[in-house]
Amino acid sequence: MISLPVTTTGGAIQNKMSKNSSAKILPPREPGSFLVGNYDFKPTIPTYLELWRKHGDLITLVTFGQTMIVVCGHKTLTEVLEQNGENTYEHPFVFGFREYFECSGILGAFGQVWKKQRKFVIDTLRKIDSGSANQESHVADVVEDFLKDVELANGQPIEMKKVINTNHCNIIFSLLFGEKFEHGDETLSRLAGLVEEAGYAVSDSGVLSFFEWLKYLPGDLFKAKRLRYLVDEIKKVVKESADKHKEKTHDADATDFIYSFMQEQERMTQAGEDMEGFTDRDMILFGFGFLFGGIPVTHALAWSFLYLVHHPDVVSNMQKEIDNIIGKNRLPTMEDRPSLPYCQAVIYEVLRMASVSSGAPAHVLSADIEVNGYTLPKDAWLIPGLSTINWDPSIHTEPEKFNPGRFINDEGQLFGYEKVYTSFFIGPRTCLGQSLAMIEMFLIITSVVQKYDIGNEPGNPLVSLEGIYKGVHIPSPYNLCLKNRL
Ligand code: HEM
Repeated sequence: MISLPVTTTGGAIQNKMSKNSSAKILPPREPGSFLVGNYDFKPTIPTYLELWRKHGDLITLVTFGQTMIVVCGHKTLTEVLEQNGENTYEHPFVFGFREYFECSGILGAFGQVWKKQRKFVIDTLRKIDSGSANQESHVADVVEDFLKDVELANGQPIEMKKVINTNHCNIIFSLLFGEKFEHGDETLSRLAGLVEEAGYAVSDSGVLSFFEWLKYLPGDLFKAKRLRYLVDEIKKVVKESADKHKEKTHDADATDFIYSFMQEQERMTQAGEDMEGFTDRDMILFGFGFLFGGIPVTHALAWSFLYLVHHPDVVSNMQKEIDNIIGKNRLPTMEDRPSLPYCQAVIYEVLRMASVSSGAPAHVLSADIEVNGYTLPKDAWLIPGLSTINWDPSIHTEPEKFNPGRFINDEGQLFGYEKVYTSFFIGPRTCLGQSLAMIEMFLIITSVVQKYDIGNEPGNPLVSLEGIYKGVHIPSPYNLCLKNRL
């Protein structure tokens, strides 16, 4: 989930109702203004909760003629996105996906191209995880760089988002190309900055998905030109690396994504298959889609450290658990994960509270579907209210309280966390980076907490936990002082 070109703020595509539309009952309608309908709808956690309380699981919004159905609650979201997945997996075919994602790179792909690319990613991830250079090993290499960054700051204020973004970008790069950038590489920090800014610019340019002509206005109020520049620069870095990668002699057992992509191209050519979705152009868009798709985990990590500095008691519980199970002489690994239930509970609690994917992109209905006695009509957009699951008081008592203990039972075991995974979406379009995100969060957070006490920057008040919405839900920037405790 991601801040994609379809934000949930409005639309210009006509809702084509089929012939017997008079018989259809739409879900309750949230009143909007005469001219723009519900254009002022913002996909924030409080907005979803308010609409949900007022109208129930399904709510109709209409903006500039486009019907949009907000879907809330675990049961109804599952019914719409999973049980009816074949009719609800597509994104609307709007400007941003065509212009910047060029209808490829999984995230921005449609129809058969998406199906083929998604299958390729799933198969490749399986291949990567069955070898020694598995996802964990890519993350673990970069965790060392992360710790180096913290060490270099020597207890002085450190800009957390920058460290997180740069190292995350290196993990993605490493999975794509089989090797990471050296610590401190300038291309890497530039690339991380471009990706971060592109994420924000996509959110700012959401309105272009409905009124494409706005891009011709003088100036750059809707960030179309800036986004064009950022996207082109990111693709340039990916292309340069892919070109170098093609020249390289690969080990027989190499499993990185770009090499696997090249192997798939070769297989398709030999089999005389249609190369749609697997051309050299798609290879670049694929790298771009991965860099872009991974953005939510940078925000989830930024939320994690912000929650930790707000809750020193939680940090000290985590340190006790880590000291007991791992000690101080080696870094945590994924094998330690089952023995660290409290640390895991903290990660689930951050994912739940922060609900990063609160503004997950709209989907579009490819056929009428019947849900809860209503008809959700073909061509209507679906606005997935994923955060309503995380904030549902019938699932999580006192959802507004940060309480990792809610996921630990009387025997000290982890429980009741499963529904938090819906933050990674539900149904056929579920996040392809879910396992990577969980590895990244676990290894980075536990390695930092094992070694450092987490303090606020002296002289500054703690940054609020309210956050801001830029397509995804993100914390405001903040600095921390991390003091070595070993
Ligand atoms: C906390 C971290 C993350 C969250 C909450 C998250 C959430 C999501 C959500 C909600 C979607 C569905 C978007 C849609 O409807 O189109 C999605 C898709 C996707 N995510 Fe993630 N994501 C996370 C991390 C990552 C990471 C680390 C990657 C690594 C590359 C990644 C790659 C992708 C890709 C490629 C898709 C597109 C899947 C498709 O279109 O079939 N995500 N993610």
